[in-house]
Amino acid sequence: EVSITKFPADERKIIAKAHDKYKKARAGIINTRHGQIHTPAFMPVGTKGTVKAMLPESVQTTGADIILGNTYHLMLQPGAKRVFKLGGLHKFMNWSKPLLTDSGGFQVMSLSKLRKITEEGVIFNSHIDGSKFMLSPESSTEIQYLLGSTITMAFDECTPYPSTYEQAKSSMELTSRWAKRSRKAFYSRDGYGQFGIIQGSIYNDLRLKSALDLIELDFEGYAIGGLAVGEGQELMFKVLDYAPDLLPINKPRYLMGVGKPADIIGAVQRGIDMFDCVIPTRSGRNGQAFTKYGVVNIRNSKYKEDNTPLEEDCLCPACKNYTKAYLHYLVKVKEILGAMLMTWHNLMYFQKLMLRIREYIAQGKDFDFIS
Ligand SMILES: CNc1nc2cc(C(N)=O)ccc2[nH]1
Ligand SMILES: [Zn+2]
Repeated sequence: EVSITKFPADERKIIAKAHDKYKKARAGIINTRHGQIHTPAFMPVGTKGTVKAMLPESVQTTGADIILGNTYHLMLQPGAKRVFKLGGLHKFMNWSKPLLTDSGGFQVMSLSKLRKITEEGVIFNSHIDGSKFMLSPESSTEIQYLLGSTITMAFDECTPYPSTYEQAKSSMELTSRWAKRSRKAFYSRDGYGQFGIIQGSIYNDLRLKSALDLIELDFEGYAIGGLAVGEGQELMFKVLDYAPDLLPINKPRYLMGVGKPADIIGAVQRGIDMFDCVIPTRSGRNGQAFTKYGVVNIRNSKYKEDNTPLEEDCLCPACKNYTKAYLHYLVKVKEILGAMLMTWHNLMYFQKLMLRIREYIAQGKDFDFIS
């Protein structure tokens, strides 16, 4: 049973005391076969069975309870059947905590070549060697089973932005039909779960219809898809002002692909529990460090003789043992250690942000200023 257990009633009263802008924010625990997930939670992205430039034990020290794996990449290489034969993704990558795998739908549309969307599923050629594959609700669900993921995502179509009402309507209806087939193909086991993904773009009646269709399938959790696809923060928040409320209050709500600290804070205030984003890892490798002083572009020449840490009170190895001058140098000369240290710091920063948000919610305190 993947369930979200709320704080005891009396603590919930504290949350109720928080300023009404925060009354939708909630902190809880998702119980799974591979351990607990403290929410609101940030999931580092481990696309090809690794959080890039990090050892799994290092990811664990940052405080992450769960990481994300990408079905599209893993099905192409090394292949789901091979990972299954080798004991599953947990064993393969030496990560024993919860794993969420996406359905592959989003990435097949953004990465593969020559794709054809049919009622059956998506036929595409691998971006690696051009070989032909099909992703469908059934094959995506089976692949995620073979990977051994703790939380399986339903196979959906991420409606592009902008879309007309008609385009969004037919895309959402396809996602609903695919959700039904994904749910039927899911092999449910104690402590494992499958999340449905609602679509409907920026149209509230379509979002409502999508939610109703998926609630009927009684998923263990629900994701809000079709956002962070170029609509901008204002429009995303406009959808989030109502969409989370369409979903069951006692089940996890996951906002896919989000986001920067300010996006996460705004989404938590609107009732979101789970996040995934490549920003801390990808931008870290690219020389951007998130700090309480704002984003530091470490490649900037002003750091070349800066003998101070990124953040004096951060406990990550980059801040404890090194200076901005050294990080500046490593990133400039493209040393692998530069990617490692910048990634480690950013993941620590994002997990600290989530920890502070969880604490503020539990104490019924406003948490607007954190970023
Ligand atoms: C980075 N933005 C983003 N939006 C997403 C939407 C989906 C979706 N399935 O609608 C999946 C991954 C996503 N990543
Ligand atoms: Zn640090």
